[in-house]
Amino acid sequence: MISQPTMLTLIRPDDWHLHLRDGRAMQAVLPDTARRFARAIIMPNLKPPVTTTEQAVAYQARILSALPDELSGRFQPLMTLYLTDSTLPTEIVRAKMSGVVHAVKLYPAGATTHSDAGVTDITHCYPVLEMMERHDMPLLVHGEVVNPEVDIFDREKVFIERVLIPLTQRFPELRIVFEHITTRDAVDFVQSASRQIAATITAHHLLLNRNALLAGGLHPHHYCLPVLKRESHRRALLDAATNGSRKFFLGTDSAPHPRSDKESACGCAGIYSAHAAIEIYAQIFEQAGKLDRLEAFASFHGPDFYRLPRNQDRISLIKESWRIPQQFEYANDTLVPLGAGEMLEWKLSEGSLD
Ligand SMILES: NC(=O)N[C@@H](CC(=O)O)C(=O)O
Ligand SMILES: [Zn+2]
Ligand SMILES: [Zn+2]
Repeated sequence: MISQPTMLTLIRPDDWHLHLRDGRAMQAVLPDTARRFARAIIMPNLKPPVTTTEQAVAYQARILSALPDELSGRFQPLMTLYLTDSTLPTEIVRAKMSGVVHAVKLYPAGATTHSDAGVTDITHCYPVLEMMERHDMPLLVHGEVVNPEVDIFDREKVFIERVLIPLTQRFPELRIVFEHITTRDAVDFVQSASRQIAATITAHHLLLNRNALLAGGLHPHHYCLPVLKRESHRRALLDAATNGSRKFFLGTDSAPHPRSDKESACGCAGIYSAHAAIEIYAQIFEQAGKLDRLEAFASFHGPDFYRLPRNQDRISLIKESWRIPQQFEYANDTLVPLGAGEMLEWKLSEGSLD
């Protein structure tokens, strides 16, 4: 009989794609991430977006001052800039020199939550991309085209063909993270691309296929962008995350929205997973028989790509069933987390805080 592990200890992970929002909303969710992760790449899609180094420095200060005392000094927000049609190349130099900004984020205008200030035509950004390539500033992409004639389930695949391949050809030295990938096409593209190209994979895209969104009723809390895909794509993502390739790493895309905005005639996109992110990944890797691959995916591949040191301290998860709460308080509303009301087999050890 093979004994099941009852404790899992790994180098403290980082989250390479996170939405913290701002103000009271941020205060409500920040401890969930800071308890588990040492660092996170903070998405700049605030309203208004974080487009300058000065704004990123100020946002970082707000995040740090929102940390509760017991977590203060334990979490490092890695900031990003929101790319627009009018971003100036000189902003990249400022960003690089700040040491605070670690990447620039491309949102095609209209592709996702708070993307209306995004890029309408990537050719407008060529001078900025050239500067990023020269200064080794990574580009993070929300990889979906927005053309209304393209089916929403095909938007990632079409983005690869129309935007990403031409971009990698024009800027071969530019480091690019293809964020929250959802398709076999994206996995194949990243695998076969140069070592400058990597991807983040969310817990929800590893866990769920589109039935979770559409079968047996409409499930707004499973609605995110890029939208969940069919099972064969989920399997391709799972293979990519667990096969040891250095090109794939953890990025939760935890994206909180108040319940009233999710349960609405026009529900907004985003899934909240920070409350149990590493535990959910652990469960997924264990079910795939690949628990031994979790640490590299969660704690090594990300810093290696970003050229940052790996963390030194560790966290422990214990094998103990617990029920995910149905909801959390969230500013003046409530927040429904991924897996609300369901059991999880891995629990963060409180000792991890020592
Ligand atoms: N993933 C989502 O569905 N939503 C994100 C935006 C994004 O990452 O595309 C959000 O900010 O709510
Ligand atoms: Zn996105
Ligand atoms: Zn996101």
